[in-house]
Amino acid sequence: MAGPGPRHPRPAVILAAIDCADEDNQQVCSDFGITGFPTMKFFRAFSKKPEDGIRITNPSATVEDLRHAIITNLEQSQDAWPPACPPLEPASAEEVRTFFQRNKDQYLALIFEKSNSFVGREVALDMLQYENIAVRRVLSSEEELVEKFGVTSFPSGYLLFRNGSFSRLPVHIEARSFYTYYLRTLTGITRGSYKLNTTASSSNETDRVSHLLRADRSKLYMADLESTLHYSLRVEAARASSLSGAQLAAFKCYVATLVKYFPGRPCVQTYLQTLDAWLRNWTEPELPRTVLKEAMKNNRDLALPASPVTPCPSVHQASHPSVLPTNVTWVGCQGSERHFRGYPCGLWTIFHLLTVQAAQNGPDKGTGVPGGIRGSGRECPAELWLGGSFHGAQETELGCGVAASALPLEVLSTMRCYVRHFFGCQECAEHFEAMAAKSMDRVASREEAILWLWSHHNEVNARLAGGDTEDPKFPKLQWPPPDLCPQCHKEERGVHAWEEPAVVTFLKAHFSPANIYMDYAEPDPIPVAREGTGARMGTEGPREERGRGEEEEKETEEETRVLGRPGSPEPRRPSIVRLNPKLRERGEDIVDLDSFSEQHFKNQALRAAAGRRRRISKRDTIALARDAPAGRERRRAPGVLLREEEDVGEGLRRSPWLRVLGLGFSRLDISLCVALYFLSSMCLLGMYTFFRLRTRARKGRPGFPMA
Ligand SMILES: Cc1cc2nc3c(=O)[nH]c(=O)nc-3n(C[C@H](O)[C@H](O)[C@H](O)COP(=O)(O)OP(=O)(O)OC[C@H]3O[C@@H](n4cnc5c(N)ncnc54)[C@H](O)[C@@H]3O)c2cc1C
Repeated sequence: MAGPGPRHPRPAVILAAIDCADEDNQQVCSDFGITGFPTMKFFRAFSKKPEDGIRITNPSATVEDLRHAIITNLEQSQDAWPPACPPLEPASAEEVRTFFQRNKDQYLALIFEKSNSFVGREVALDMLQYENIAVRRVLSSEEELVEKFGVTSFPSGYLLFRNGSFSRLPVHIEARSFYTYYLRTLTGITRGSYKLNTTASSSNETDRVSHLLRADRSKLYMADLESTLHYSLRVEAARASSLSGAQLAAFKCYVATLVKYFPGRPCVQTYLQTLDAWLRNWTEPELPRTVLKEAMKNNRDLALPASPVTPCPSVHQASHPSVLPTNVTWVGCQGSERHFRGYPCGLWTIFHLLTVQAAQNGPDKGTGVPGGIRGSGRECPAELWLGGSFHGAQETELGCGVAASALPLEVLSTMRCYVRHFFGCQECAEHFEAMAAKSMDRVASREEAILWLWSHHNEVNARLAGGDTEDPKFPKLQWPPPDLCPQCHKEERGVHAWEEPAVVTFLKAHFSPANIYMDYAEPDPIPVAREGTGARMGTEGPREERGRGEEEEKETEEETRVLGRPGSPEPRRPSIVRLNPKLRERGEDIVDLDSFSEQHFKNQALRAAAGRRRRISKRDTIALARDAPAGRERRRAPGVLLREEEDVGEGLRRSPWLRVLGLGFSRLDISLCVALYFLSSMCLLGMYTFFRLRTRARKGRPGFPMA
């Protein structure tokens, strides 16, 4: 048995929990090599480096397994025995006999047990911080002691006193918690004070979300989608110190699929395209995290950059900055507490959206890609497969490398690879992989892919309903519920059944760009005039195929959405508002016309400098806003302004000859010209008639015959 030594009221093992899903902890989680959770690492006393950590358990371990794994590792410390840790090895008869001579403790508790039992060691650790008592385990094979104390059952506990007497621990059940409870209540047993040195603690920070954003569950929110993309690309996928092999291929595949089917705002599309092009250019077998993170930074310049690391020559010419917002705001995916919903909800939503977009716009539909953004035309997983980046048959078996003919699986395979290689919740990834392995390869069309994901998501909902991870404010349902889609439900012989064609129709409408709302989304980094709004971006498919009329109708719809619909949670505020601070506080949607036109006069001045000559009137100012750089303010102004502006704009647009003739004459100007012209003509005609009549009268007067 170890010598007496000073008593240390500090615990033998200190537990620290780090939330690796929290972006703020990304660096520390990466330093410790955490790629999924839960992960438990054990650091022996005197460990110096993150790499010294020993991974001690698997995700399915119970709390008891964890305790046992910790104790086993503690015992293996050998030379580096932690100073605060009590001896955990079994006591011998000699050690027990001399204990009170060598120690000042009032009590010695002996737990008699079999060699595979952890009870003695657990009680010893439980009592470590209590003064005046020591606990030792004695094995059933220690015959002398077993005989001396008359032990007949294992485990059983005995208490020895300084005067040499002893008694059996009077507990109801021979178990750890009963022993510990009894020993802690003995007279003279006090708990030593120990305070862990901590820096600012967030432990009393409430987990409750301070205010719930208003969201409509029949809508999708761009804030959720962009938050998910930011988190998945920059946090989750960038957790490993480097990407290589199948993991790198899965990442490339994910980005390539997003480029093809994610109906993002122009700046996000540019971001994804830039990243995709950069990744295609990356031919090294390994991609270090630091390099990737650098490449994934936003670039707000309009001129498209190559990555700071490697030039990216084949990037499409873009007129938008390359920006994926970095803030995380959950709207439709917001939970009632911080640990509910959020990212996993966003990830499901993204992949549902991608399966629907692939079915609507995929290459086998011959319609190109959404949002007018054209992808490489190559199928992602197949391309990676053919490019030899995948690890051959192994990845094919796992479903990540699908053959070129397997287009229906394009998005599902991408999702399977993403979840398998990156999704932080390891248990979720295992469940999803099991579902995919069972039936994913039977999906025969892109429409079936939509249904496969929908039905398997419902399978997950059913499994999780009523469990710990369910947000009580957002119970898990078989989705879509009847109030969202009545026609999706039917009864067959008294049993509920899905009306699948109606489900497909519903999913196509729900996961469509037209159903994406901009509420709470970060404003566009650089306001862009006509095409700079997000919600509608992806609706078109090949944009040029649409009629102008349809486009105009859509534009009005989109403007309404960007402005905020009536009853929409938070309409965008106009950026030029009255200076009255009260109104500003309340965020009223009132535009100060003076500042508004002042803003546009500035634009006009710029325009004049650019050589366009135009007479400026207040009405013209409003009309100019259509293509002025301040177009964003225009879009945010309330409907009445927009209508006036649009009417005037329409007038000019529909009468090109007016523009040719007038170069800025207003309708009033033109009308006055016509009226003056008409009046002067009438005047001339009157004068002409007058003189003509007078001449005739003179000629026709009868002469008097001369006699
Ligand atoms: C691939 C994957 C596997 C997961 N596995 C597990 C697991 O094994 N254990 C675990 O505890 N958690 C798992 N999760 C997390 C879990 O499924 C939920 O995402 C999380 O609990 C948040 O739930 P939620 O209420 O926000 O709704 P979610 O289930 O995340 O759904 C998000 C949104 O999608 C819509 N939706 C719901 N059902 C469907 C459907 N069938 N089809 C289309 N749209 C639908 C709804 O609008 C809903 O708000 C997994 C997540 C993912 C992405």
